[in-house]
Amino acid sequence: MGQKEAHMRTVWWEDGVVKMIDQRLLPHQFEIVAFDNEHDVARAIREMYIRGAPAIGAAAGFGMALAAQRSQAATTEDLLNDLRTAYDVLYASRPTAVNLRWALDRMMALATSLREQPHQVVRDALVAEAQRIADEDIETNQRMARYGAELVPEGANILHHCNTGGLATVDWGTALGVIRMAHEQGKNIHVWVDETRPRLQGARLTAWELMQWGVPMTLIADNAAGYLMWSGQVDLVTVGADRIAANGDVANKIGTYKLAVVAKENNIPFYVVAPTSTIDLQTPTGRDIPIEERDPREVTHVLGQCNIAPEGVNAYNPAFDITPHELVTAIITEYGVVRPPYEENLRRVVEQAEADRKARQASGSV
Ligand SMILES: CSC[C@@H](O)[C@@H](O)C(=O)COP(=O)(O)O
Repeated sequence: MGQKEAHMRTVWWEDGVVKMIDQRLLPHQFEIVAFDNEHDVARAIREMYIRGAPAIGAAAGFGMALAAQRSQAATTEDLLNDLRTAYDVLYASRPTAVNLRWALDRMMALATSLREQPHQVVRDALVAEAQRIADEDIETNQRMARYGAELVPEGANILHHCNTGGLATVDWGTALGVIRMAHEQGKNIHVWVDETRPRLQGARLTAWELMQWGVPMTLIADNAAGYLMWSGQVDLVTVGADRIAANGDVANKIGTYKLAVVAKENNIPFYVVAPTSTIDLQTPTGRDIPIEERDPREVTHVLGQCNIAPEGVNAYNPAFDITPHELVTAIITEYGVVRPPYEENLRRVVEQAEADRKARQASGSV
């Protein structure tokens, strides 16, 4: 079985195609797939070859770059029309992770700002922008990790849900990135890894990554988490996010809400680690976040293979839930640790991120 080399990315651009690790096959098979058009990238996101909010965003950026590269348009106006179509195709791939829309908007805004330029200039600029989104993701994760690691006490037992590692991002990770940083800083930590039914991102991906990084860990059934918190075996909970509403409500992998309730009941800090690209100021509360509903077969069949339920059973499979902001101790971003009142403090970090990006653009470093 292959390994994700130390500096290998989850998704990248190579010789005019997008390459990614096929996460459906991990941990038993390690395969790289390549796509040369935006339709296949949209399918890869929908079918979860690639998953995790920041990784989905980066893949969508590359999907737009592919669309720009493939377009037969002879004018910039026609190219913009092709890009609008590609935007819609990619946008429809998965509904909850807002990093998808964030990356698509960023690509489209750049293309529109260059509408007076020759079409070849726009094509090249989009490839460069997609690459920048990917590069920045790693830097962002490492900044979050440094802030987050300060909140991890020596000897901590950390409960983690889903996969938020290098595989859920371009590299390094969000919540798991904090854990990795704390471990690399020499802290003696241990991670309880939720298996994360039904797609088993914890058992398949998080366990695989932590073992490669040498972080002490123990895999548990999701249902064991409450008992571990009640019996004093958890010092903090860290999770990622797929979308954070303007009021601080958090959409994350199904099961996150239950963890937050039990953490509160047991006075355990509950930290969400997410970049500012996951904060959606256009969505007022968690009730306004679209929750993806996936194939019930993911519940009735383990990894699409072994049927564990009676034939014909009715099943329901929401992929995410909402954790109300009152249950969140803090949100760790690349601009520091955000605490309540979230409405005001989240706006501040998003505005700061936007101002920094514009300053980089103006100074020509973008
Ligand atoms: C950086 S990861 C944050 C979230 O994207 C992660 O916890 C998660 O819910 C991923 O869901 P997935 O359905 O695997 O894409």
